[in-house]
Amino acid sequence: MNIIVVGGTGQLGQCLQETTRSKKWDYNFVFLSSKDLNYTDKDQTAAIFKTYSPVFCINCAAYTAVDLAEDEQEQAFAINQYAVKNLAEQCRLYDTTLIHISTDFVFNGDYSIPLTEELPVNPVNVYGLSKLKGEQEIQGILEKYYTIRTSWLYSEKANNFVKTMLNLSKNRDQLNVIYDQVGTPTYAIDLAKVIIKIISLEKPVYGLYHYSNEGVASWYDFAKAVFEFAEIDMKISPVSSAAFVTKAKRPHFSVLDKSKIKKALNIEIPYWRDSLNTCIQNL
Ligand SMILES: NC(=O)C1=CN([C@@H]2O[C@H](COP(=O)(O)OP(=O)(O)OC[C@H]3O[C@@H](n4cnc5c(N)ncnc54)[C@H](OP(=O)(O)O)[C@@H]3O)[C@@H](O)[C@H]2O)C=CC1
Ligand SMILES: Cc1cn([C@H]2C[C@H](O)[C@@H](COP(=O)(O)OP(=O)(O)O[C@H]3O[C@@H](C)C(=O)[C@@H](O)[C@H]3O)O2)c(=O)[nH]c1=O
Repeated sequence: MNIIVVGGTGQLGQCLQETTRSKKWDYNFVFLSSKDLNYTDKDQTAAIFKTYSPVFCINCAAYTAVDLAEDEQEQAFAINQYAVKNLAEQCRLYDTTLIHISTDFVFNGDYSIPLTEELPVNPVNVYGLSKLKGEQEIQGILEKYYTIRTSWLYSEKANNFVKTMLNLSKNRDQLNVIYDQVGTPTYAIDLAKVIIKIISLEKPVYGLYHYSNEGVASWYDFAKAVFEFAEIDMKISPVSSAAFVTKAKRPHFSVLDKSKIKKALNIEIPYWRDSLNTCIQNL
């Protein structure tokens, strides 16, 4: 029984590799880099499904460069929408369950209560819109799918906000960080464990879910905690989104409500500061 992991060498893909390594599985995990499978290519995608006839396809691949996406719209949609459609079509053909990852950036940030799966979406940037289109392709093609919206992923692997902060601190003695964008950081290892929980379920609970760590933070709070746990003396100044201009607009509020996934999987979710501390101690 094969499980293919598309984007298997990205941040979440590497965290899944680490999480699955410690145990013997009835499944054979196949971690595919973008060189093994460029899933924008229909023929390549079909060939991979023909080779493995997977029981699960875990899609950790995406176009994730939020600012660059504003200039590279075609590429963002090719990867986050049309390639996802390719995957979903192959999943339907092979009766494969698709586990797909989406983002808090499908919301516009205008709500001020934790966001449930039922709330209307309205992305404010190209990345968010392309990810939303990907979600909708899946919903239109498949019944056996899990789409997990998550937020502010970080880990010991690849590039992320935690690593950016630590790298910047090597050459700077002061950083400006936005305080008026509020969400929840998510340790990618915690998300990988949730994906493992899903593939281990005896009875499937398909559908759309929200998952992040527990609690609420601004990027400023997140940065402060990074330096606190890393024991680095760094001056961080809180700035508004208006003062820290980026190419892509980002939602002011994207705290996800996790009630549905907690109930469906019967899980407790770690508090974001506890997981961040674990990650920093591992770096
Ligand atoms: N990072 C974050 O903060 C958040 C991420 N998400 C979502 O979580 C998921 C995982 O993100 P994360 O691990 O951080 O992302 P990364 O950017 O670390 O990894 C993305 C992976 O996708 C691969 N990829 C890109 N294009 C293709 C392609 N055409 N064919 C095959 N593989 C491709 C990349 O391969 P290569 O490097 O070789 O190009 C890379 O390995 C994504 O769906 C993302 O949208 C959701 C919320 C927050
Ligand atoms: C580097 C830096 C960023 N920021 C701000 C900009 C931005 O609003 C916020 C985060 O910046 P980044 O570019 O690191 O992260 P960003 O790419 O916006 O992160 C997003 O990635 C995509 C893939 C998602 O799906 C989202 O959930 C979210 O994690 O921090 C500062 O305020 N100061 C800084 O020095």
